[in-house]
Amino acid sequence: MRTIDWVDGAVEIIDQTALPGRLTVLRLTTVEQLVAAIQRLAVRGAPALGVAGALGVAMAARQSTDRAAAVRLLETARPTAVNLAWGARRAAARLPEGADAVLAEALSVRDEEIEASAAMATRGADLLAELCGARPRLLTHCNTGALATVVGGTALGAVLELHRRDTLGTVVASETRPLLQGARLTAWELGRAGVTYRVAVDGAGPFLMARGEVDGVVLGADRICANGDVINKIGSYAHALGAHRAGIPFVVVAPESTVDMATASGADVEIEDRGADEVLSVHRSPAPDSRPPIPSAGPAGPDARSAGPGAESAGPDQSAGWATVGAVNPAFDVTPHDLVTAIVTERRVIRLDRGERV
Ligand SMILES: CSC[C@@H](O)[C@@H](O)C(=O)COP(=O)(O)O
Repeated sequence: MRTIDWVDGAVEIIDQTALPGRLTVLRLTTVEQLVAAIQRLAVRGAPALGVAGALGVAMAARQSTDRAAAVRLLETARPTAVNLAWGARRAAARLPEGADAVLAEALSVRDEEIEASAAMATRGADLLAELCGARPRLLTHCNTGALATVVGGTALGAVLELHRRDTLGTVVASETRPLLQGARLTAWELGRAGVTYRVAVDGAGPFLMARGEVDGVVLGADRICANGDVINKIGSYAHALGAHRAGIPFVVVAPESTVDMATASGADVEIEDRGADEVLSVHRSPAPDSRPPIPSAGPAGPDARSAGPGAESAGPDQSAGWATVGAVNPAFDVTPHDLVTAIVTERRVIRLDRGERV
């Protein structure tokens, strides 16, 4: 099953807000529907966003709509993962040739993404085996599996390849507050693959490393800058600091489409801020099939207020005063290049620890 695909003239996605409770496919027939799905993270993860951007332009090319406006909407739906604008622009470059050419380009983006995932799994697994020893105990953050790509995955693809080789130790899936991509999505993927894993709160990662329970950190990227700085899900930087202190490898697996040579360093990247609500609540997972996905940002399931006035008894009718509670919610952070051991793409391994350049 593909996370995102072109099916009979529309874009179909697995609705990631409904997981792990329900596996639901959404059929999106307009650019506006696709943009809304991107913004509420029904489809997410940098490579999948690249495919979404390209397929969205293919959809616009076939409809009587303002195509330039549609491309702009798609490019800017989320600001941080470079793949989204990259995919939209790549398909948009074929607009003068007509809708069939645009669709062909978008399908190439999808197919190249599938091939890239397979190549990254092999290269990534080889490198992890070399750097982290036999049967490595790995920590990963956010979700970088099939759900973040089309099939396969980036960092999690490499972890799953080690599992297929029967050379994987164990996996710690870092929870990934506030939207729980690790606890909800990575755990779901690892469980389906039969991998032994443990979920840990984000703050536990560096301590588990210090305690000698992790042989290496492997995660993905939303953008890799020209100087090697890595932009990824908030919490990645803390894991990089922990890995550095513990003296274990910090490996980034991402496709070439995530490498952004036009951006000099992490300081130049717009970091998406997703607002206070996601931070000021704690998500409770729904029972399987218990309720339909909610249309707002973030995972489906009842949220409980966790801070501020009335939190101890909060419910929908207890919300007075919440407007005064502050929160800051950067969705991504910057791991400086000197904390990165290596970057693995479908074409190369860049050993930043040995002074190699992106
Ligand atoms: C292979 S996906 C790499 C990154 O896109 C992933 O780690 C991540 O940060 C995703 O963030 P998200 O906000 O869920 O789209």
